[in-house]
Amino acid sequence: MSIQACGVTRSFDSVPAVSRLSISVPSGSVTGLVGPNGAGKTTLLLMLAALLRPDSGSIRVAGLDPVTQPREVHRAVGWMPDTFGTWDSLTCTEILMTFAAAQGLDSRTARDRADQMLSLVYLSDMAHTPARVLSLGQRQRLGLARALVHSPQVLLLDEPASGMDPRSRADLRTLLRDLASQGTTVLVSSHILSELEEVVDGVIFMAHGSALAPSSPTGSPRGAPELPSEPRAGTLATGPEASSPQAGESGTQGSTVVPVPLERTWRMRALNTLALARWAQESLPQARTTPEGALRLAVADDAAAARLLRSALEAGVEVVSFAPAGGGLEEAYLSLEEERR
Ligand SMILES: Nc1ncnc2c1ncn2[C@@H]1O[C@H](COP(=O)(O)OP(=O)(O)OP(=O)(O)O)[C@@H](O)[C@H]1O
Repeated sequence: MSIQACGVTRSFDSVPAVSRLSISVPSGSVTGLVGPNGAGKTTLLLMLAALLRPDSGSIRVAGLDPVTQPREVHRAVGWMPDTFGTWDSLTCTEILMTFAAAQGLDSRTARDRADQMLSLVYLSDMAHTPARVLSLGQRQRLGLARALVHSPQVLLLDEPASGMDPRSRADLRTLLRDLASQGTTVLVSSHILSELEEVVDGVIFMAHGSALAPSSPTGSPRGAPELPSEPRAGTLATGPEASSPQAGESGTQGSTVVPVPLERTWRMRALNTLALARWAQESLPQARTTPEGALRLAVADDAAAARLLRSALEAGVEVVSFAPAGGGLEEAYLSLEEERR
């Protein structure tokens, strides 16, 4: 596990921001951190990044203790805050080189990394522009470049897409998947659930300073069938040592919450809705039919989708579309909120 927190608590004066939180996040994955305003997400990320001390509990990030090894944690972690404060008179290159030098990179390597990172976030043409000129979205992209300049093992992102345009958001999603496939552990807090859904392997829900988990895989519509599938590479699961509490329960020192695997929801439409319904009844007795006569299915991975499509076609169903539906994460979040009221 790349990130582990056990019974972590942090209060501000008498207000608890994070309360006896226990989570475990595996290496080489993208995990979403989701919860309402004030749930404690930023406070948790700051503690993981060794920028805020917990009052109690223990944390390990890439095997390091942020309390006793803050310097080492800063080198292992890339941190992107929701608003990136920079030195406005410095140019983008100078800012990145300054951070790279602070991470121990020599000046030549720092210059190379600065150039690479600016290219990665499409800011090369602003390399020599002072930061004060940057727009909000460009500033966010520079913040991402800053977080990555020292090739961290763990990347912590707090609302990274806010302020970014659609193209930059799509680039960010691709980048996060690439980093995870190269072994980087990514923990990303976001309120933009539709976009988060497209990039994460699993999700940790937070409320009132604790981690919690819904009782079913995230994105799985209620009553949807458990479809046969091969385990997807990188798919997260609840380990035997780590129990996921049911909806409404808080994570406590005794129960470590792991990311809930994200099951993509797919929507199938056919020329003949009756034929589609008949096939679903025979092959997928619990499938949910939408009011328009389409089917909404929990599909674990592309291979499962291909199997379903083949099965439908072989049964003579004239499928006109079969694609990820989205909205499952938001549905899970809202139902979790509903249950907690
Ligand atoms: N420096 C601080 N001083 C006092 N209270 C704080 C401080 N930082 C956070 N808090 C409080 O701690 C709680 C958790 O805040 P936090 O910013 O971690 O939540 P969040 O989940 O990140 O919220 P959001 O989604 O709105 O960003 C809130 O009640 C907040 O008011």
